[in-house]
Amino acid sequence: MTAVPRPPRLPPDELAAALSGLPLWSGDGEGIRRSVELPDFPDAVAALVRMAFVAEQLDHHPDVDLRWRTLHLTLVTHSAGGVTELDLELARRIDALFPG
Ligand SMILES: C[C@H](O)[C@H](O)[C@H]1CNC2=NC(N)=NC(=O)C2=N1
Repeated sequence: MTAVPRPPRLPPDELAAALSGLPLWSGDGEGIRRSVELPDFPDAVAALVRMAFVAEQLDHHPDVDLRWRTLHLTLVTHSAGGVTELDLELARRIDALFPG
């Protein structure tokens, strides 16, 4: 299998600029974070499944902590050791699914 090239870590100024356009997200070069609260636990599981399809499309996957009806998401490009453009793209797609 051919490895997919991963983009480099974003410089801090570019990350800060990107985060100002993603008001539901916060974080730093180690990861960007957002919580998504659903009406109940089954809806939260269903939301995670919807995200799973987006993640597979991008071949980029969120770190997820599911607590009752809230998904706590952290996006980081593990292979790059920090936040990259891929995390921003996944964040935008998650926001399109769950505008908050
Ligand atoms: C082979 C495959 O492209 C890699 O393992 C991908 C899969 N999804 C991933 N997701 C995230 N968040 N970071 C990665 O480094 C990563 N690597």
